Amino acid sequence: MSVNATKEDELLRSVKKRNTLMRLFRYLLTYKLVIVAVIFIMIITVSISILNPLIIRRAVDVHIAKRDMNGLLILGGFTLCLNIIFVLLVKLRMYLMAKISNDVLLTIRQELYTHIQKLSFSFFDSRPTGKILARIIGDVNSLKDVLSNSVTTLIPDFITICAVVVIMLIMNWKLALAALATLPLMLFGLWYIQTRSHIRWQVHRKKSSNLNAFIHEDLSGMRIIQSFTAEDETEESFDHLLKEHRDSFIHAIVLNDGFFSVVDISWGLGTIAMYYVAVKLLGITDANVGTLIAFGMFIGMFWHPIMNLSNFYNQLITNITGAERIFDILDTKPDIADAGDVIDLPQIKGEVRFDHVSFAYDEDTQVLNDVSFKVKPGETIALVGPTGAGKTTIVNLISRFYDVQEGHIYIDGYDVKDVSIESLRNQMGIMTQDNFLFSGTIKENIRYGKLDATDEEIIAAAKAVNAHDFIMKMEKGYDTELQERGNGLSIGQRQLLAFARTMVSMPKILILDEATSSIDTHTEVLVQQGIEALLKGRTSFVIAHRLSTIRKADRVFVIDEGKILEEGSPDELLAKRGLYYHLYMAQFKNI
Ligand SMILES: Nc1ncnc2c1ncn2[C@@H]1O[C@H](COP(=O)(O)OP(=O)(O)OP(=O)(O)O)[C@@H](O)[C@H]1O
Repeated sequence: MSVNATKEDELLRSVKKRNTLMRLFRYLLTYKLVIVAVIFIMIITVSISILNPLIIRRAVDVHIAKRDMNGLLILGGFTLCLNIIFVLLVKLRMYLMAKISNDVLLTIRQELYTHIQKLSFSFFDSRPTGKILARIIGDVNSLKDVLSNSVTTLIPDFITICAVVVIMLIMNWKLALAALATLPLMLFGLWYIQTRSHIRWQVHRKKSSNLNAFIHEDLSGMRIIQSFTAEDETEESFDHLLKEHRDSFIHAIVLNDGFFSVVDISWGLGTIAMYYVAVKLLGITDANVGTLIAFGMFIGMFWHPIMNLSNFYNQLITNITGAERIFDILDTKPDIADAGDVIDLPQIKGEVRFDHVSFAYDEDTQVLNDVSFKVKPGETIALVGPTGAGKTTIVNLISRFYDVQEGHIYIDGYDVKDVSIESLRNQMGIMTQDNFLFSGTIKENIRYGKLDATDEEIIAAAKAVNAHDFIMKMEKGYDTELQERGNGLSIGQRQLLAFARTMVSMPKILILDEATSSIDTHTEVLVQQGIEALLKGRTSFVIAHRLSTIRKADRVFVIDEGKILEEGSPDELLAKRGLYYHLYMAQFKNI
């Protein structure tokens, strides 16, 4: 059962913002050399921009005051060259930073994807796919500006502020102090806003995630929605989620906009204070016009980076939740993982033994109770029983998609926990009811069962399960492109392709959840023959829905309420007139 349903907000572990930031910026360290180059470029560009007011001061106080036109022209030419270099360097810096930040996003996405592939079924049980997608796509994207601005804004603006403050203090410390007097006001304002803003952005990201999950689920289930004419209801749910998404954004952005007002007010008041002091100083002492113009420019050069920094801080607060959500997944340990000292399962014969196995998906409900059985290599076991009895659970445990809480499962005498998961699953063929096919060619889909299979092996597998003929009737045969999930193929054809995919992997143990959907008689015969081909020579567990499969099974396990109630050959069980007999009579008496 999903603990994190589509419309519910996700739960996140709480982590310190500082830790998240440090971890995020650690990704940048891989690009140390480029960052040093970027910083070097920035030192030059910042120096050029700091020179400009000083050049103007010189132009006004020296050349214009002395009417020295030649000197003014030379100064103008020099300034022009300087600023052309400035523009070129800024372009180069932007290119380098765009490259680094995109490379970091790529790395994070790759790490996330690789990690998610290792996570256990329980992780996917508890999260709608749309929410996982939201983290890989949306949350990672949200980090782009934070990463690039962290170097391009944080460093040059910080250098600019320090340099401007030092120059202003040297030029006239009284004017400087007057201009900076409102700094504490700004710091207090920013602190006040950020403490409240972060939570609001967390809520907004969760609402985005809900919306994403809903859209994903809605699109995947569109056929069902349309067949049950449930469009109005889903639209209502969509509108509701959309409204929550919008409201949470407005709630957060309203507070965020305060960032700029706080800086603007502090900037304005600081400028007034500076001119107030300047006018008084001008009246009495040494401040001349050039100094005042330069000071006016410096004040802009001081507050502008402060505005940039607050903007960056604002971005950080807005998007840090994206990083928190990404690291939340990266820190999720797979429930099912190889223990330190596992061995590779050698080539098996296919004996399966359950030894007093008990299992529950969560603390509340016990699903399997003390189940024990032994299956010989090559035996076909049909699992039958009412819905929810625990049949799928038994087969999921054999492939170790979940770990048992009590007891042991042995394959050829090896406890499944003592062997590597890869070597275990490599010798199993698992066919669920959902014969999931990927977009790609038929050949590629079959090759999924064994990645190094030759074309001959693929064709042999397809022939063995009766898929070859229908494939050859298609326009491009094995090279026919399939649509997503195999749309465009009939249900029977999809089943046959899934059989071929399993066949090519030549598993020693086969797990087959037989599809219940009815198909036309001709395909049904092909499918039955396909199943028989698959079962031949391997230990098989079939969650059986076809009478023919049950009849051909060596033994039938009748499962109910997490226990094996009856066990024996189909004929023995019929003769016993127990639960199997009743199930049989209810399901198959008319066949
Ligand atoms: N991922 C899960 N998380 C929590 N509970 C689960 C999960 N999967 C199954 N269950 C519960 O475990 C019990 C056994 O389910 P299981 O799927 O094994 O039954 P089944 O016999 O295969 O049923 P069916 O024939 O309907 O597929 C059910 O009560 C089900 O609700």
